[in-house]
Amino acid sequence: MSGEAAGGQTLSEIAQGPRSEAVVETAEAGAVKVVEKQAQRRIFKIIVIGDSNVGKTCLTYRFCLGKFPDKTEATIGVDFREKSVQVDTEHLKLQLWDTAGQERFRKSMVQHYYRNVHAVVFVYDMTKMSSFENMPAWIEECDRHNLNKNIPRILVGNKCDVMERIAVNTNLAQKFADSHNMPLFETSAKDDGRANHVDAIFMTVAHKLKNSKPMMPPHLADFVPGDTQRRDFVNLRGSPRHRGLQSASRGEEEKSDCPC
Ligand SMILES: Nc1nc2c(ncn2[C@@H]2O[C@H](COP(=O)(O)OP(=O)(O)OP(=O)(O)O)[C@@H](O)[C@H]2O)c(=O)[nH]1
Repeated sequence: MSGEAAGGQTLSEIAQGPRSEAVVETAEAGAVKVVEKQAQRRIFKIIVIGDSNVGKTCLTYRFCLGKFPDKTEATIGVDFREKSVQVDTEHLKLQLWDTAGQERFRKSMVQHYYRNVHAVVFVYDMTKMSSFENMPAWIEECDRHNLNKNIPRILVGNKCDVMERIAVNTNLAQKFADSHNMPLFETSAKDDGRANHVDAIFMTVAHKLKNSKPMMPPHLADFVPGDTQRRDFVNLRGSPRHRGLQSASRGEEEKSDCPC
């Protein structure tokens, strides 16, 4: 989905890194000592990939903003959302990269998608067999970009609300998921009754990530936002690298969105 960013940002603004927090501590003598302490919230980059139109934007929007978007357009390059979650006693920051499914809108960004990735969510449309059949090609694309094989990977079948048009059988999807050592979720970004389910998908990822050690070093991370308290959504099209790119209407979709 494109075009509803909360203001375009430059890459340098986004890359400022985490804010410092002032922490007040009581010293032994009763004096108050102010300690400048860097916030140490771990940041995890999760990429969401799959064919165009499968609902990647709607799923990330649902998770980060708690609702189904009123209107969607094909993603150009990448849309970027984030949410802080608590797992046990730790607060983690999940950075969701909602990538473009259409090949022509991926070209310029593809190398950024796969840099410093901590988890991958593969999405297909349960009402469209071809989007499921393209899953091996998306996995191959990850392999081609040398994604660590040990990072959490999750398979999501979306649009299960359209019951009368389900084309991808659960058993088939489960076999595929098992053969790639991934958990399978079937869900709907649209159905309000399944909002908790969408949360559960990303919280499963968060739990898996909590037990992994990486903290994304701000100087290495692409596009780490400086102030995330007031920003759920950052659109990179406002950045210098993306100037000139316009949103696309769904009618302009290419026939093939497979990355192979
Ligand atoms: N019925 C139903 N429609 C959905 C669901 N999720 C998304 N859609 C619709 O599917 C279409 C595509 O959704 P997007 O989220 O923009 O798809 P995308 O995968 O991000 O597409 P690209 O940006 O082109 O890669 C839109 O018309 C959505 O309204 C769902 O769970 N159920």
